[in-house]
Parts: sequence; structure tokens; C-alpha cells
Amino acid sequence: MPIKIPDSLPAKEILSGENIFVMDESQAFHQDIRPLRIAILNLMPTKETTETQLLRLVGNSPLQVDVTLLHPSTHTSKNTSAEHLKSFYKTFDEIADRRLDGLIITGAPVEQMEFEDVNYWEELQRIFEWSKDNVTSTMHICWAAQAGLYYHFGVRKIGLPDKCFGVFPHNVLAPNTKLLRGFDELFHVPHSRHTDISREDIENSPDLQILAESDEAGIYLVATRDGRQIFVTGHSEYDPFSLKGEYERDIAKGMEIALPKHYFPNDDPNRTPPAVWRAHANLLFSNWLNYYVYQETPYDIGPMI
Ligand SMILES: CC(=O)SCCNC(=O)CCNC(=O)[C@H](O)C(C)(C)COP(=O)(O)OP(=O)(O)OC[C@H]1O[C@@H](n2cnc3c(N)ncnc32)[C@H](O)[C@@H]1OP(=O)(O)O
Ligand SMILES: N[C@@H](CCO)C(=O)O
Repeated sequence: MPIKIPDSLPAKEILSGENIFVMDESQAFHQDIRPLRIAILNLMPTKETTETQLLRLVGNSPLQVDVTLLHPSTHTSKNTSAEHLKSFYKTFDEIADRRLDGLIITGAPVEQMEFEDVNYWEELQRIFEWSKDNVTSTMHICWAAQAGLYYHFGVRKIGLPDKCFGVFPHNVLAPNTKLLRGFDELFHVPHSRHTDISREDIENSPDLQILAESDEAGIYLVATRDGRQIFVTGHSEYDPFSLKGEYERDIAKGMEIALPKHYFPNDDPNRTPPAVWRAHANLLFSNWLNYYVYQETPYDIGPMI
């Protein structure tokens, strides 16, 4: 089933070219089913890239998904044009009186700041609080996972001596969990972060369960026992060349940055890195949309956005 997004969003042409099922608003109007109402709160500076990555995964689903893009109103974006935000994005205040079937909150390059120093922290806390009663399931990615675990459960963020950077093997810890249905016992995920979350704090929170982890990269997937909140510390949504782009960007800036681990063949940055995480990325998002959103959300959730 298709993903429904605005006709002129740049991601539409890219995804259509990849045979990701994208439907015009006009065509979707004639379908006699209720679309799932999903919002993506995009905190990334590279918003168009992230939109495309997440829509690619959300679009690989048998469900019709009505996507609303959100940006924080209390932050002026340097890297995304005001025109793009005006054309395709809403702010939280514009949708706060509605309910959502699902909410995805992205990462952000602010992990080395205190949460309280992030200029949209107050707005984000309001969104976290609102999501508890108004969203069926919220998926938090990378920095948003750290921020959500801190806000909701007081889980501390911990600085790493070296950036966790590469594509790492992961193990399933809770094989019967619906979120991990169809997962291989060993699967790969990219990570790109300077900080980690406190395992001790998570293990001391009775509401939280660690679902998957990596010997090298640490905890990957945490969920509340009711499935209403999912925390993903890695970047399953990344493109094959996202880590290469970050590596080359940091080299160009003269930063000391190690090669992403287990990524370039023979650790040769001139060789093409294979994407070995795509299947599990798709499974993660389709399991979430199916089992945690579609199967759980009420048919009548109130007026449309
Ligand atoms: C841990 C994770 O979640 S990983 C996810 C984050 N990863 C990425 O964003 C990867 C892509 N990003 C990038 O490559 C880089 O951030 C770039 C190239 C876009 C910009 O880099 P720089 O020029 O060094 O930094 P710049 O001064 O533009 O600020 C970068 C971003 O930091 C964030 N930021 C910086 N200071 C603050 C602050 N006080 N409060 C909130 N956000 C802040 C903003 O998102 C800002 O970009 P935006 O205004 O367009 O939203
Ligand atoms: N993924 C991020 C980590 C910093 O937050 C980057 O390298 O841009």
C-alpha cells in the first residue's frame, strides 16, 4: 500500500524512481480506508535527506500512511531553507489538538550538549509529554532516543572516549517481541554518535526492556513494555553512503576521526561500502507500523491534521 505525501515534496520523485509506493493526495482521497496518521519530527539539519530516508522505510508497508512533517518552531534552521519548511512542514502547535497513530522523532547533532542547552529543549519536552496521551506509539531515533529516555525515565547520557562510528553486528535479546519479528539472530546497524545511554539506568527502570544490542556498539533497541515508546540508538535509516559522507566531512574539517568500523571493504575508503542493514531497517519500521501502530490504534482518533 502506498505512502501519501504532498505532490511536490522532493522525496516524492526520488522514492517514485525507486518504486517505493507513493500516492498523490488526490488519488489517496478516493481510497475507502482510514490512512494511518504518522508525524515525523525532523530535528536533523539535513532535513531533505532524512525525510527521504524515513519516508522510504515508512512507505514500505501494506498500509496507507498519511505523513505530516514537523520541525521545532523554537529553532531557526541554518541548513534547511525557510521556503522548504514553509512548504512542507508544520509546527507542533499547529497539530497539538489532534491525535496521531505514530510519531517518529529523529536524531540531531546536539548530543555533546547538555539537553537543557539545546534551544528547542523546552518545546521538545512539551512534545514528549503530549505524546504520552496523544500518540499510539512513538519511535525515537539516536539523539531523540537519548533525550526521550532522559525525559521519560531519567536515563543518563554518557560521553564515549571515541565516537561509536561504523556498521556493527547486533544480537536479538527478546526474540518473541513483535518489533523483532522476522529478524535474524545477528543483524547489522550503522551507528554514528559520541555518546551512549546508561545501561544501569535502563535496567533499573521496570517499564523498559532492552530488545537488541551489540557487543561493540552497546544497547541498540529499548522499548517500554506496553510498546508505546520505542528508542533506537542507531541509524537503520541511513543510506549506504551516509557514514562515508560524515567521515569525509570531518576529514575535510581537519578533525581527528577514525574510519567507520566494518564499513569500507578492507577498510579502504576508496572502495564502495555495501549496505548490509537495509533488510532489517525495513523490518523494524514495518513491524513498528503494523504491530505497534496499526494493530493498536483506535479506528476513530478524531479530526484529521
Ligand atoms: C547522535 C545523532 O542523533 S546523529 C544525527 C545527527 N547527524 C547529522 O545531523 C548528520 C548530518 N549533519 C551534518 O553533517 C552537520 O550537522 C552539518 C554539515 C549539516 C552542519 O554542520 P556544521 O556547519 O558544523 O554545524 P552548524 O553550525 O550548521 O549546526 C549544525 C546543527 O546543529 C544543531 N545545533 C547547533 N547548536 C544548537 C543548539 N544550541 N540548539 C539546537 N540545535 C543546535 C542544529 O540542528 C544545526 O543545524 P540547523 O540549524 O540546520 O538545524
Ligand atoms: N551522526 C552524527 C554524530 C554527531 O551527532 C554526525 O557525525 O553527523
